[in-house]
Amino acid sequence: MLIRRLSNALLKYRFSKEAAEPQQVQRVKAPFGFTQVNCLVIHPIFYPNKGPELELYLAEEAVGLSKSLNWTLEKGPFWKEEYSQKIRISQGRNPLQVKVENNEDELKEEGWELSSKAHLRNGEYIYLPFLNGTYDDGQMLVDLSSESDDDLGHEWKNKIIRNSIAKSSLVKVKRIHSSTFFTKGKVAMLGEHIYDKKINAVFINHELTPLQTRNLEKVWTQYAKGEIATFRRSENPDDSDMATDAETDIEYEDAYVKVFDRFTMILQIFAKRSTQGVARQQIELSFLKFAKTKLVRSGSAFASLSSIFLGDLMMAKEVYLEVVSAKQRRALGKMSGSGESEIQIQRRQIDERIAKVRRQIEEEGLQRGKLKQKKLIHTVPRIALIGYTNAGKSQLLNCILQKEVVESKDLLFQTLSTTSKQIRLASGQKAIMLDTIGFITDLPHDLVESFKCTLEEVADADIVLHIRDISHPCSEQQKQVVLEVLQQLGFNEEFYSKKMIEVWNKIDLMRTPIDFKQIQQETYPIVPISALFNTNVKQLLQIMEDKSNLIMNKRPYKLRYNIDEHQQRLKWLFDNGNISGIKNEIHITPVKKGNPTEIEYEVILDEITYNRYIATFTPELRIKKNKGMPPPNW
Ligand SMILES: Nc1nc2c(ncn2[C@@H]2O[C@H](COP(=O)(O)OP(=O)(O)OP(=O)(O)O)[C@@H](O)[C@H]2O)c(=O)[nH]1
Ligand SMILES: [Mg+2]
Repeated sequence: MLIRRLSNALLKYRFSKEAAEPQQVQRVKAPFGFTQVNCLVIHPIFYPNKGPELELYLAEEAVGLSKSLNWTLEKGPFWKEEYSQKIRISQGRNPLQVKVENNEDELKEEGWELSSKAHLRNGEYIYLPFLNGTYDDGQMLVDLSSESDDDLGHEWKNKIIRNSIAKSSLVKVKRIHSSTFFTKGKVAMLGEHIYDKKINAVFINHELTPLQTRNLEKVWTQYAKGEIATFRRSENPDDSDMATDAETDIEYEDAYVKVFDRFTMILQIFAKRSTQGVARQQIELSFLKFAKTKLVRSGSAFASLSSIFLGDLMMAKEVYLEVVSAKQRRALGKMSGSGESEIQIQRRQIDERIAKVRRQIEEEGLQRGKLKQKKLIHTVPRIALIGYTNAGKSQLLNCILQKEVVESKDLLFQTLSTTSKQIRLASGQKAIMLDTIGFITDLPHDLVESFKCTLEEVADADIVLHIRDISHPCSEQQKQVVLEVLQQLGFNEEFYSKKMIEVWNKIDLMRTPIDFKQIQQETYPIVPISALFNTNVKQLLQIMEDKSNLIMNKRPYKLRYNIDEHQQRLKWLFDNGNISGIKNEIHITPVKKGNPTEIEYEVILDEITYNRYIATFTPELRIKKNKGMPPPNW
């Protein structure tokens, strides 16, 4: 059963790429004449740097950002043969084995390959979904001479590949060149690599000025088209197999290299992945503002702006359609203002759109304000999950709910808008849990705004769970990033010490034991868990409950009533969601024979719920309390 599910999941993964592409968006011819983005990641290292280990992890994170757009990753300029060797060996040692009971022909139709020496056991075949190689007595035999690491980009889960791509992408930068970021020699070296590997997107993990971006795009596009003949190529014009490629599968005239910096990359992820609500509008706003600066500063505005939205590079829904729709508008006869130049039309369109989005955001802000007023008086605790991207927030929510309600994936920025779900704490008390967008190092300033509104809900939460991937080597740095962003958003120390519970997630991956001394030192609770294996999650629910009871002023009440009303009252208490613990059930023996048995319960309630409970079941008690006076609105 498990195997079958696994194989189905793998099948799904394999074919999900085609299915995931939105159909309705008009496609523009993409660079190199195909829609696939072949991305080169470059992580520049400056002097003094942050230390080799941290720099490498930042590079891995950069690789992760490209991966979260489902781009194909290309080896960096400093790729070494030993990396390829390691990858092949690692694949050989850990072959991806899937045993399936499905119909063989069906599987073949779906593109699965039956290995030539498939191991036969109880009529089951072993299929090799991604790897080249054969099985012999259950052992994977890998042909070490073959180039099996071509498709690196899709093997994101393999840590060795991830790490190798990151290592090959580290580029030392002694000083930043004002117009091209890199020095002439580096630009040429990378240009050569771009030509060799047919790269059409370069992500430089740093902020670039619009001028630097434009110049790099220009010069690397020339390299990609083969217009700049490099030393090596002009020396050996015949022995390069690139020449055949040029004639066959690549239209070099169409070659276009797009350069992304950290800002545009994160913006691109946000634009592509966030689909709803204010978060999407905020992102659209950042996007439009950015598009406008491009437009103003660039002389050849239309070309450079449209290049941002090229085909798959920018499936940014309305943003995409609105901005590139100048020609469509003309076609529809909606062109106005004679004498308006292309750039003026673009600018006006962007301005109009900015005004519209701003209005929508304001309106929603007002709505939220009203809702907030309502939320101020609430009896169900609100718990927000925050933390660095990929820390396991969504996984924890799924684990508590015991089903997959939010997607949890090994991708950066998987969750982009706040989701709230109802959960039950340790005693059965209801609570609302909010899953939020992940944090990241050097979040571009403009995007902090988008964050602000998505995280507004955090400010209203009674408890904030800071989920940390404690197994991550840069866990401490990630924590600092979270704290800094919180500070930028206006959350102070008091907020931290009053509402915070720190959750050390992924303890199953820890190589060193947990430092319990550190746990005891802090002023807020620290709870080590594994959301994947459901370790210690129950205890976490208890700690959340204790803290929320304290914050929400809940206290124990003794309720005594006839046993025949038991079901009705208990149901009410559960339905109203605010009961936190029923203790000490005592059956009181009848005083006289024939009397109904009474029952006494200890429940922990907030005052509002207690008053409602009294009003529902014993209204006479309330009248007594008011001493027979009519209510104020009589
Ligand atoms: N080994 C291990 N993996 C975990 C654990 N918790 C989460 N993961 C994995 O970590 C990856 C990221 O988990 P998510 O829940 O998507 O992380 P997130 O914090 O919601 O990430 P964003 O939505 O991108 O901010 C997934 O592949 C999870 O399966 C854990 O306790 N142990
Ligand atoms: Mg998530």
